Amino acid sequence: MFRIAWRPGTARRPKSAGRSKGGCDVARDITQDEGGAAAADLAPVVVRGLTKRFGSVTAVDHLSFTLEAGTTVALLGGNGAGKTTTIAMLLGLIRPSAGTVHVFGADITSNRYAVAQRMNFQSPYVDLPQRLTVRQNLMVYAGLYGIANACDRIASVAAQLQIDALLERPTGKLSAGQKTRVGLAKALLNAPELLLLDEPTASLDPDTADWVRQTIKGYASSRGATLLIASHNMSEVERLADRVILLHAGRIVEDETPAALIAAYGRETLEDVFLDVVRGRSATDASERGQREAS
Ligand SMILES: Nc1ncnc2c1ncn2[C@@H]1O[C@H](COP(=O)(O)OP(=O)(O)OP(=O)(O)O)[C@@H](O)[C@H]1O
Repeated sequence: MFRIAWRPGTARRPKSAGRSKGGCDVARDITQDEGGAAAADLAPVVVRGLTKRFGSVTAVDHLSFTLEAGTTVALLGGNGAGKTTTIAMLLGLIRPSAGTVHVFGADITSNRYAVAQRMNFQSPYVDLPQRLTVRQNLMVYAGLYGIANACDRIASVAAQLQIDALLERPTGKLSAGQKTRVGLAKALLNAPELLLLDEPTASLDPDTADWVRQTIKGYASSRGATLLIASHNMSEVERLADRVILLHAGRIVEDETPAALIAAYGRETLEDVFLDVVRGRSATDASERGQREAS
């Protein structure tokens, strides 16, 4: 993990946006995305040969995968496997050493601004300005995204993430779990078609984490959004993900549905599969070992 800062890029106001009225903009339905029609039949994310080297460390090593529209994919791996580096390259925050990332058909390295408003992300490693209140932070991001009806939209995501009571508090004074929910509110502000989540339930108590998972799932299905979720929580992944990409030392070692992985490794849970992978056992080794243990 490492700290990253992100700006969506253009604060360009769409032609369809309304005028300012008493500090709040007139409503515009931001789910009616403009500019997406031509790229509608393209997969939201196409990654080919993606590699990132930091000096002698190869953090990400020739990754190739595609995220199909409307799917939720989990990016798993042990500490230092390359998850955050991969997400940062998908967002166009760091330049790949080699390979390409196309998001809605745009090369993210050279043309991020073309698609920045159709995507968003949340990460516990990205701090919002600490002295601004939650509302001020959300207003800043609403401006960066060119959201016309900022006040209404903030009210809507605040209700969705149950952070209404936090809106006037300085962001730096919130608890870790409260910051996680505020970060998620920021991530949903522009109703993104592509949402990248780095440990979305980090620091949350089990009850709140469960509720946040439901919120994420509900958002994905109602918006038809494509999600990539990096997580260490295997039950979360089993619950949310249609597909799992498992990284080990920067490389993809598995790319399958959770059920297929559990079957291939002869295990009962994804957590057991995860342990096999980080301990360097192949599906065959793990399955044979499982059979020996059972007999
Ligand atoms: N800016 C950097 N400079 C040097 N090395 C880096 C940098 N960022 C990441 N790395 C290294 O790249 C590798 C992958 O790191 P990354 O943060 O992507 O892993 P991760 O899978 O997100 O890990 P975790 O689960 O611990 O968050 C690690 O070996 C890390 O030390």
